[in-house]
Amino acid sequence: MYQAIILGFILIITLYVLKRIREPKLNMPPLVRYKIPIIGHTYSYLYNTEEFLKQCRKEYGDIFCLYIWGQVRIIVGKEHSQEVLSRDDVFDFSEAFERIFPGDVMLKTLERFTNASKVLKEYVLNKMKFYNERMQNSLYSATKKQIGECDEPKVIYNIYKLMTKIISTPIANIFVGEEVSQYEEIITTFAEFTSDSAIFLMIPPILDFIYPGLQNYINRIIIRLGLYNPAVKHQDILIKHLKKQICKRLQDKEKYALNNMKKLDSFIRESLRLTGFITGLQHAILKDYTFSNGLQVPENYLIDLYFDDIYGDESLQGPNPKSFEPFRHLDANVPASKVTRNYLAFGGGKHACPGRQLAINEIKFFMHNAILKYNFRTESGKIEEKRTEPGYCRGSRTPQQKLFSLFT
Ligand code: HEM
Repeated sequence: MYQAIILGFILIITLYVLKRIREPKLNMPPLVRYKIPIIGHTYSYLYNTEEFLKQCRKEYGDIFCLYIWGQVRIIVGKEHSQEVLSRDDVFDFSEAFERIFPGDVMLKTLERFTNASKVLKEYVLNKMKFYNERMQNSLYSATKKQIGECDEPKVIYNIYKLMTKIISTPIANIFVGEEVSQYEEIITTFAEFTSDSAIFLMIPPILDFIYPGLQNYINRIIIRLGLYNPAVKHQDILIKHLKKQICKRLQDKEKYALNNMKKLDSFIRESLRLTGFITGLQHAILKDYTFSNGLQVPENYLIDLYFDDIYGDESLQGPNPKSFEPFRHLDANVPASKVTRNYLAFGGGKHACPGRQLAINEIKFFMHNAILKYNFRTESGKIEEKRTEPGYCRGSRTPQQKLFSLFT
């Protein structure tokens, strides 16, 4: 027993020393001081994100390093965020995502789905006008089914579950066709796959304290050994229903002049701007890089964009940058799907989200139906206080912002 403990201890120390040896000798951004070894800034980053980062920004400038989950992470503010988004030869979002989400082992046949954007553009986005009417009808009937007529006031206890079912209906309709999406188990698959898989994003990477990436390694082993793979049951259901139907031709006809819903568009853009994430859009660094201010970041590190720095800046956002102002974007005439340097909901540069038009259209259709048909309010009738939610890289979010973040 003692031998095992001593061996384990030696292993941890060896890994820790090896990790320190591998640390590069570049002109790195300043590392924020910390008191507790190994834990570093993890606690402050998780539980006091907003204040902590504000303080770091003030003391250390636009780019600084934090020690989180056993590794140095680089935080980039408003002055250099665009550099990260525009240099896809250096900074890679998918690579960073793969390091925390074992999608390739979950869906073995998919390997690395490198041409997702091209497939999406060719088969969905270029044919949006064929889908709009279907999307509208499908959302209308799903809303009716899930919320009902509401002749009497009705309390919705689990808005997340309900919304997931509603928004999954038109997505299933578009991706697998009218007929297949009629099956309840298909809708459930579309609704539940994301939340089932999200478990891998929710588990705090505690093992990374021992060695960076160890948590992901163990997660992948769990899937490979068949102990837990959330994709399997959904895959079986899809294959069962899709065999004959997947290549159906789609109707055309446009029903709503989506582009004319300018106020709704501004409201959605404002909601996506203020989802409450303080940092995000993590990118992996593919090779050593020197920022325009001379600071250098090494290959293999992770970089996070400091959203709060961008969204809290008056010169970028206009007056009262942190307050939710639904018509903030009306005069600027920038639609919710438009990527600009002061709005990062869909990323930026070459890899900006190719599904953004589809996503915004779906939100618009849903909001249009819901606002016309229902009178929403909180159970108490009051607007709830902003709550602080500890999480990976989350800050606090208001309830209406949470509703919109369901679509993200
Ligand atoms: C409100 C909903 C959505 C939000 C907020 C969102 C956000 C994002 C963000 C931030 C990125 C990373 C961009 C970057 O690296 O700069 C991204 C990438 C991507 N998104 Fe979305 N997305 C949404 C909906 C969708 C939908 C509905 C689809 C597909 C139908 C989609 C498909 C993709 C793909 C394929 C990429 C990878 C692009 C690449 O690497 O070149 N997204 N999305």
